[in-house]
Amino acid sequence: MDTLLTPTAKPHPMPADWRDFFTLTKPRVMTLVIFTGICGLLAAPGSIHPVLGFTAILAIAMGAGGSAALNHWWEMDLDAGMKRTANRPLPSGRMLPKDARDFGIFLSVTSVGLMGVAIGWLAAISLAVAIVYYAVIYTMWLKPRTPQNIVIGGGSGAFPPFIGWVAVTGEITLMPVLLFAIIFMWTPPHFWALALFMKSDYAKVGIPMMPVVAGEKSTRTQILVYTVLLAPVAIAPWAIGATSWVYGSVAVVLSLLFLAFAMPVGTRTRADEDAMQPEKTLFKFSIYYLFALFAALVADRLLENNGLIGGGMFA
Ligand code: HEM
Ligand SMILES: CC(C)=CCC/C(C)=C/CC/C(C)=C/COP(=O)(O)OP(=O)(O)O
Repeated sequence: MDTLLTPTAKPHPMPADWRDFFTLTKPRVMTLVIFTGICGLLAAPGSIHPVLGFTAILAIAMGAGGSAALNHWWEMDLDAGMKRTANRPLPSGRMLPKDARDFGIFLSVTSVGLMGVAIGWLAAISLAVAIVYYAVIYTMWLKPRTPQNIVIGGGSGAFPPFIGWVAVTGEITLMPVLLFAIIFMWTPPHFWALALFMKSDYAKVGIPMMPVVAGEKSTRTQILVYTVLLAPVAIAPWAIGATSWVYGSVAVVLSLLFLAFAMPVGTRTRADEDAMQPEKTLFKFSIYYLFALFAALVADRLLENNGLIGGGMFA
């Protein structure tokens, strides 16, 4: 806080408090990031001491929060130009940019150190890659340059269940890669649904999001394509015998529902921004979908562990 009083700093009428630092970590988005991380950890074969399990999740949360803070720092000027983001701690002037940057670096570095020392260096390296992927590759490099930003950049958010799994097993096998692939394929329909009804915001600040650059029709078609591609990936853990029919049937039902919600979005050519109910519904559903799918994975594991259902590959 004292930095606000240095002679070079501009006066700030509303100094940052802990709530602003918390906001930097994008807590609402991070609930799902942390949830999928916990699910990766709980669904993995073998066990981890609860204290170590908690530490691994704490490290994932710190890393995700730290990279989100760096995203706030880097995008301060962009955020100032969009209605959705203009009141964030930096564009609103409640926080000094360097405080956000230092907070982001501190959380990121500490998270990797904690993961390495407490859990293992494979999980720590994976976490470091996820942080660099979000803060540098996606935020600084891809996002301002290409409409494929979130297709490639989606890899950053796909890491948490992978890291959770690797924290338990200490090795990279097919299942954590599949969990990564599920979120990777899920990200385009998740984000482009929102980008359609936020198109004018992105256009205003010159971010080349798909609906701005390729147009609505192409974005809608691509939402459908990724939703169709997501289905076999989501069902794959059951198809390869790594889970039982419990996860399998939930995955099939959720995939059909996702398709049902994507269909009205994918098949219309364009709509005014104030008539985007199907897009808003799809965006909301995408979030419930991922919560439910990963919850089913854990439920499946717990049922198998307790001998209530016949085993998958790792039972
Ligand atoms: C490059 C990939 C992604 C992009 C560009 C993206 C973009 C967004 C944006 C712009 C919002 C609106 C947030 C706001 O207004 O503050 C949002 C909401 C959300 N995203 Fe994503 N997202 C991505 C990946 C993910 C991932 C990987 C997850 C979790 C696994 C996730 C979970 C959520 C959740 C839970 C919300 C709702 C937050 C709320 O309730 O306000 N997103 N996303
Ligand atoms: C463990 C670890 C490091 C996880 C990565 C965290 C993560 C969920 C990355 C996904 C990217 C994300 C939340 C993008 C939001 O888009 P944006 O940043 O473009 O959104 P904005 O316009 O709201 O700033």
